Amino acid sequence: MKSILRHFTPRGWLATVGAVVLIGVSVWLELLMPDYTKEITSLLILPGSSIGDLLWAGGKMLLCALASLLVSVLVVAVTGYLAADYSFNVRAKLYDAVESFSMAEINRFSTASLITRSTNDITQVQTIIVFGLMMIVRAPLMAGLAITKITDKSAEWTFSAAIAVVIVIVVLGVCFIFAHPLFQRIQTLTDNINRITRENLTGLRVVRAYNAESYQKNKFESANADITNNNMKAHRIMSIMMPSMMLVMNGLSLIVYWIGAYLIEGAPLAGKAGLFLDMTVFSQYALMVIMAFMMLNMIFIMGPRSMVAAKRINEVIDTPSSISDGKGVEHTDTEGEIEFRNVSFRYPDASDDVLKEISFKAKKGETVAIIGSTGCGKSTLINLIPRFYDATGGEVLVDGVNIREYTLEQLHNKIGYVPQRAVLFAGTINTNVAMGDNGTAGYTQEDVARAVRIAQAKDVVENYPEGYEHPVAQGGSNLSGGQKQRICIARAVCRNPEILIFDDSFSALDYKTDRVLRETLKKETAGTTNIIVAQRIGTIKDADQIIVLDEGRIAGIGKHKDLLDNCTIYREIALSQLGEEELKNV
Ligand SMILES: Nc1ncnc2c1ncn2[C@@H]1O[C@H](COP(=O)(O)OP(=O)(O)OP(=O)(O)O)[C@@H](O)[C@H]1O
Repeated sequence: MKSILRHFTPRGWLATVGAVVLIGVSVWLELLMPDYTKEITSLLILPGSSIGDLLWAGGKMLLCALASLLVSVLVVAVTGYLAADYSFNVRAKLYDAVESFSMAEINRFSTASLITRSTNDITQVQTIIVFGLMMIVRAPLMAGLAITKITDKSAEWTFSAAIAVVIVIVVLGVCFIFAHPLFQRIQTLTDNINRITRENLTGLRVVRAYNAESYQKNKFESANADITNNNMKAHRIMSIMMPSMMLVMNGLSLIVYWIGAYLIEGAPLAGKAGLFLDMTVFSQYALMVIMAFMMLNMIFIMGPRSMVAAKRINEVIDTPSSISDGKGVEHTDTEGEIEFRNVSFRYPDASDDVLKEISFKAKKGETVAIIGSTGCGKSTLINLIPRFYDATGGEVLVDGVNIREYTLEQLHNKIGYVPQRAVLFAGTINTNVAMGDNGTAGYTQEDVARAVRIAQAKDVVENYPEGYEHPVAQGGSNLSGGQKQRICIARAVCRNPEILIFDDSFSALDYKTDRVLRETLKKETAGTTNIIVAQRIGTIKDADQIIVLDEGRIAGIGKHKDLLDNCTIYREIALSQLGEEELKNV
């Protein structure tokens, strides 16, 4: 419960107080009804009452019923407001938490689970707020007040009502014990089905091209069957509840009347009418007590699932990012300088370091290229510069200062990063290039045009009638691979950063564009330090320093010609791409 209440805003608390008061009024009004029934019945069976008395009593009962209806409507409105306020608040907190996460936390939770937690789980908790509050306040209040109304009646009646309550509690307890673990599993199974659906949709082309539909379908069907079986088992258990409650309710009525019959039969004539009235009122109040427990039944059905959902939401909100802001750096003596000092890195839960004792320095305006076989750690190395992950050993310095000392905003303002897989957002060319901010006054149309020109994307933009306002679909799906890559490069250049990082970002470009782009970059962003991960020797051969990575270690560092002479791995890579003759000429 605490896991839900902690996200209530002051407005939410006010609504809660309002709802509790209204629920109290509604219960009080409902509990008046049996008294009115008693009054009307006594007017009917006792001699000397007029039709006016009957109408007056009936009118009061009708008014009470109408007031109860009005209050019930208000209760629903207030709890609805409360639930909406809770969702708004929690959704914002979840969004902020996920935004602050480093890649380690994103990988730990998985994207599919984060989406389920931000949508489905919130809806679960929202439901329990609306119904739960009503039930939690109403049920004990109604049960408590109704019990006070019946305890002064016959001991036999009270005893039979008490037994009925015990039966109800036992049935509810047994159902809860068996159903709770099943409800707990539902959320994990929902994550699973979301993950498979998501994977299938994003990889649709591969699935079709490889005739893997049945393989994917089997995976989906197995996940679907899992969640369905789990739900069916849970609901089978819960299905026992309602009939059991009805049986107890009807059985109790029967017993109350049966005991009543005996009591009335043995009572003196003058007391028979009073006993009959007591019996009608008692049976109504006793049923209210059972009804109150039936309401609790609802909480037993929805509660466990919502509690699991609330826990999963809090898990995300309470997870601190493993990457935290530094205290900030006022001034640096240099600009655009990157240094790795004996850096090593191990992914969370991995058994071995991916990077080992990496040391190099890139000075302002230099181009440092990183090459090596697949999986040797190139992307991991450059991911340490913007602090997507923190080095687990050694230190990374930018402009002579350990990157952990900068605030993340300061650090990112110095960097323009182009990822390995082009990432574009729904919007226009303009919104994709002039994205975010770099700590200056913002980007002008000239900045965007210059970046697009340097990234060799001018012809792409000019081909569209809307130019820079050309719409970009989600994920850039209406652009070719090379076009997307160039827009991503333009986005990094537009920041006018001290350091540009290219993670194999030229691979989708043809050789000519690759060459022209690098030349233009060199000319137009002369003071910018470039870190380039690449597979092609042609892309990196002019770099000031080339770092050859092998299984996470530096196998060679130097210029193209030196490495050809001194580094076997580099020579092998170069030979595999260019051949002996070509190599002599480069
Ligand atoms: N999130 C992760 N968790 C655990 N291990 C990872 C993670 N990402 C990458 N690795 C492992 O780290 C190693 C280096 O990966 P990295 O992506 O840096 O290689 P790379 O040299 O850039 O490869 P490529 O040229 O194919 O892009 C690989 O063995 C990979 O399996």
